[in-house]
Amino acid sequence: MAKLIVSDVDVKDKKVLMRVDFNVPIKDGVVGDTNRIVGAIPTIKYVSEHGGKVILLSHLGRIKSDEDKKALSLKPVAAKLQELSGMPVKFVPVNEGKELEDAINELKDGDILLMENTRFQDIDNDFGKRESKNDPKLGEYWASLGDVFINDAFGTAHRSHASNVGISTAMKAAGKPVAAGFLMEKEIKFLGNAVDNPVHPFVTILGGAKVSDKIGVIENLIPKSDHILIGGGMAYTFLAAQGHKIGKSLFEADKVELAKDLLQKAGDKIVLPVDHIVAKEFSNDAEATTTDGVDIPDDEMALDIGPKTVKLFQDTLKGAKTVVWNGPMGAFEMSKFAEGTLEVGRAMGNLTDAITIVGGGDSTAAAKSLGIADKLTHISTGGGASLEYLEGKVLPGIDSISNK
Ligand SMILES: Nc1ncnc2c1ncn2[C@@H]1O[C@H](COP(=O)(O)OP(=O)(O)O)[C@@H](O)[C@H]1O
Ligand SMILES: O=C(OP(=O)(O)O)[C@H](O)COP(=O)(O)O
Repeated sequence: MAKLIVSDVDVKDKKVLMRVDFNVPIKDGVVGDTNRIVGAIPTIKYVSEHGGKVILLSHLGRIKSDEDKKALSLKPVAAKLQELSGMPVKFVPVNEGKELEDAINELKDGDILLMENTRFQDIDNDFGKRESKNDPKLGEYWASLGDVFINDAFGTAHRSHASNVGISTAMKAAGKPVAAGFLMEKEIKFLGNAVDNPVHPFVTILGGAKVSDKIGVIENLIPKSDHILIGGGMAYTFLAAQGHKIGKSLFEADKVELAKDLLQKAGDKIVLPVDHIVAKEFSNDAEATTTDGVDIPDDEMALDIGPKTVKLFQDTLKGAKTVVWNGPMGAFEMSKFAEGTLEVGRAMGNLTDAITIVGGGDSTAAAKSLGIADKLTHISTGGGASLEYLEGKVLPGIDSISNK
């Protein structure tokens, strides 16, 4: 069912509450990766330029103590948003009460306000985690501050919290519009089409550390994908399930039966590594060698896919029309073991006439640090959210947006 979009709603002269995901890395007050801030700017600009008063809400990190509050203020994010958008952004250091309400009442059409971290509501009160446990009274309070609610926080869509689902519920009960922002719309379009309506050949590339993180994705995508390429640490449990020697490589003993079951269900759709870059230690200083074949000596661990596997994965990707990638092919943070991730990412970037999508914090970091990010069609702003979407789950943050 198509969701109501911000451009379907009249925002002129309205107080427009907008949930964004500004949960960005901050170190010593300096904002690191800005993908999520940049991603939210089109919706913020649209509402501002169409005469709405923009009232932004976001969480940042997880708040368990007053110390956390000091480290996790959204103030540096307000400054970064102002710098990146070129529009003035007023930061309000609270998210409840007179100071906030006065600041909202003083807004003129087109103004932008960011209130303090919504998860400051998770401590120092009788309810407990008011934000993260979705205290309905908090959602009602925030909803009372606006005329329209726009949810542009895809990265938070797998959470059912007061600042996304709580506000939506209260707004709808009050007969006020709840719509998706453009970032949310884009994420649903790319990930949704890939999962529900992929242009074939559809190739899924899965990697990263653990099988257990990706079981749901494999199960959901086996019937939809033409090929599932599995690399990274998760590959070795599958190879062990096939009876191969995997040495000291990452291995989840309790997932071997499941791996066998998935291999059987997938038939020849699952493509596993045929050679590896191995080392005796998990270290960039360790000597790295390439195995001849699929078996790994007892005293070695595989930390990247080998050159034959790179070629096999590249060949399988040829002609693909939809590619979804989640998880690196090796321990790419160490330069000696980054080649497989780089080459597979490069092959994806070189595909012409294909929709190429990356989800997951580490895969996104890999795509960026390897300089291939701008060759891909879509880099999701959600890690957990994109994974749950690929698993075919209903995400509460999306579900709570009104249908057209
Ligand atoms: N062969 C391997 N052995 C050990 N660790 C690996 C291996 N391949 C990948 N990794 C590690 O997996 C981590 C990423 O896994 P994961 O969090 O599942 O990815 P994502 O965030 O993209 O979903 C990286 O830190 C990487 O170093
Ligand atoms: O960064 C987020 O998740 P992600 O790292 O899985 O993408 C979201 O903002 C959700 O944050 P949370 O996992 O603290 O609820």
